[in-house]
Amino acid sequence: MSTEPSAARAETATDDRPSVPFTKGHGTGNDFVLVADPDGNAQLDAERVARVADRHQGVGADGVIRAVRSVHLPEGEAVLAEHPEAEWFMDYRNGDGSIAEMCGNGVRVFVHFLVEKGLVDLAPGQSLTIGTRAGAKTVTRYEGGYSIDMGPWRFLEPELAEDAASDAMVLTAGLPDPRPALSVSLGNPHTVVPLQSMAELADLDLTRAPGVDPEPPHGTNVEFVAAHEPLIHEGVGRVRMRVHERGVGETQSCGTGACAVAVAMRAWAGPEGSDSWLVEVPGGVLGIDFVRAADGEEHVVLAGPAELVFDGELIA
Ligand SMILES: N[C@@H](CCC[C@H](N)C(=O)O)C(=O)O
Repeated sequence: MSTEPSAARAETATDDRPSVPFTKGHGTGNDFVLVADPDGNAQLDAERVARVADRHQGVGADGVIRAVRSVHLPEGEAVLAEHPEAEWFMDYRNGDGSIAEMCGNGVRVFVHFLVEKGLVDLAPGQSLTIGTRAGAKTVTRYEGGYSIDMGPWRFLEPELAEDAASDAMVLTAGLPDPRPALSVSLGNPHTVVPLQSMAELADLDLTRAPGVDPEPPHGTNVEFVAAHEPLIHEGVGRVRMRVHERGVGETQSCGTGACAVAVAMRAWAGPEGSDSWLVEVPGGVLGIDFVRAADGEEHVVLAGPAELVFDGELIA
């Protein structure tokens, strides 16, 4: 019989994988663990990501971002074929370890990380193109933040959304009745639900994923939005949102979600809608603009801050 105390015999979470330096950062409270992996050697699989992102037994984060040269992964090679300048790729995973196509706050924090770690030179006013699973994105640095050309948006169900009304119902989240919603893709899926008041927004229960019917095939991020009065002030639309993110839960902010909210609110507002929006999230404010791009299509531009808060080393 073993004489070791049972606590000493208990399985620990450590393994023999090499330790990995990391940086913690956030964009309007949407927080990430960032790892520089220029040559594509880091072992950051779904299980390790979920462990690192755990807020009780890990570092804690909404997502984990690996900064890898595009040549080292097939999705990066696909981006390089059309954008040879996209040297760096944002390999993004949600806190549960699942892969997401895109993360708007993540892109800003990722580029800030590349700049601060000396991996790229980017002065205010200059732009950098990076690779993501939703294609190449061009990011411009300004004093106090970064703006991202997110490219064109689209309705997830164009036929259903033709009259810009709704294409789904959202249930639960503490709401007394099912609410109509509109689903929008920014590379990743979003379902936007308009609410009647700021009080209704504040009272939501987002401790569990809201039910969406019909559920988009790969799941969805759900944004609840309430309008300021008046909605448009000096040409700018002003709303407040809360979000339940796919693969995470409620977060303090979601950049692609804020873009989806601007798309839906402008559609619902009709001719009175604006091409400029300020979206308040629990962790700050994001700016969204619709612009006609050189390719002749309408693009969404997301702007906001990015901060790095500490460095550490993953030992498990
Ligand atoms: N917070 C991000 C979005 C992250 C991905 C999302 N959870 C998904 O699964 O699509 C943002 O700022 O856009």
